[in-house]
Amino acid sequence: MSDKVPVTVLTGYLGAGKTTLLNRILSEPHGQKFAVIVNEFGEIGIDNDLVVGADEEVFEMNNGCVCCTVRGDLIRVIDGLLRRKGKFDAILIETTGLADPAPVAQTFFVDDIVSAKTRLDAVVTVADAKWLSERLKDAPEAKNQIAFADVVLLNKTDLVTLDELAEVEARIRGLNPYATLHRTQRCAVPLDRVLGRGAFDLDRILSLEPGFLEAEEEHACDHEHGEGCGCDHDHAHDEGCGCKHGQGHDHAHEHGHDEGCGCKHGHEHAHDHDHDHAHNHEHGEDCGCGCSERDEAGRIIHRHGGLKHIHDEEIDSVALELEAPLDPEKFFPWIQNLVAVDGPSILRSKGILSFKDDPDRFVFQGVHMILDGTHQRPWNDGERRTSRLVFIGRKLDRAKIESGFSACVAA
Ligand SMILES: Nc1nc2c(ncn2[C@@H]2O[C@H](COP(=O)(O)OP(=O)(O)OP(=O)(O)O)[C@@H](O)[C@H]2O)c(=O)[nH]1
Repeated sequence: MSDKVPVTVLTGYLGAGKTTLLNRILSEPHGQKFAVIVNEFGEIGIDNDLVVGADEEVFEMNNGCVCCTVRGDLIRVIDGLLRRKGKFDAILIETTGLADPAPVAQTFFVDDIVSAKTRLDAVVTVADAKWLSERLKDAPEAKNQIAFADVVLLNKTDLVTLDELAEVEARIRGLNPYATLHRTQRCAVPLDRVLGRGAFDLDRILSLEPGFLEAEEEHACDHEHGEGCGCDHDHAHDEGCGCKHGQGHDHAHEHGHDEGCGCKHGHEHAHDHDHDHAHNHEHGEDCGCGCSERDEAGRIIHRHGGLKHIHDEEIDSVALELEAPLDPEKFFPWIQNLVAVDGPSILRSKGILSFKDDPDRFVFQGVHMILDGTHQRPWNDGERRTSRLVFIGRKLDRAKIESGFSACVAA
């Protein structure tokens, strides 16, 4: 056991403070070397650029949700890391705010190579004291993240009253009485409360998810893809999968499967051997995986490989990039107005911005209508100076956001 590499999964809903915690872990003088895997929702990676740490290697996985479409990628990244064992002491995985931690955790038990060399130390869930109660009403992922936690950081205590804090803590306790809970601001917590916990409790998880240890069956790839997938792996494709979405095969595909499935539903249509879906559904339709059971809100309950799993299929993202420098006098009033008006549907916004005549990269962050921003560091010589902005939410008006952002270009 002891020579297995410990893995800590950092989860929590959009904007709760996962990157803040990751940066805190990386910045403290712990004497350890971490390999960091960051998975985010949205077409362009922002989080990767927000992770501090000179020495750490950060592996970015932006092609889908780590709990679903990119789990095969996760296995591949970890496998690659393990081959270079000795260069790091532990692995940290930051999941997207929309990930269900169960399939991520399951990877450390059911994948042979990964389970032989790593051990899941703890699932650490960051909870946003201000917004969690709301999200528990409408976001199935938020609930699972709490239920699955070994450690909960009830973060952003500065944004709520003591009564509100007590209420949200009671909700967390209602969902998970077992996790250790710490109230935090900016995720300030002694590191030994989140690392080296040996806290992941398989028995408890099996009582929550009886199918947790069930590996998925060999798939027969019975979708209608005519051509071969081109990989030389001996999975049970009687005809090759031909899909562009290699993330679901649980094999080290070398072929050019580098884009996610393109849909932003994150639903569970690609669990390893379970990718017998057509992947060509329109947004809003079900994923064609054959799962038809629905919860009380009408969402599809996916059951693959023993795990039950629900995703909020209405969540979408808009990613924008502009080459021309921005005018701060235009950008800030625009964004403030946008989140004031559309804040309830914009769950999360973040970006790295290039302002005219400003030598620094500006990092912009929003959670609903709460905005934050800092000068991060000077733009490096030769670095591409563009402004990237991502919005994640429900029923986003892409055209309106796009034209508003374009109008922020400096004269
Ligand atoms: N007021 C307040 N803001 C916080 C606290 N912790 C984090 N934030 C801010 O909340 C915003 C989101 O923090 P992140 O750490 O990026 O959240 P995240 O969970 O990584 O976000 P996603 O990866 O997009 O889901 C940032 O603007 C942070 O500075 C806190 O304790 N109090």
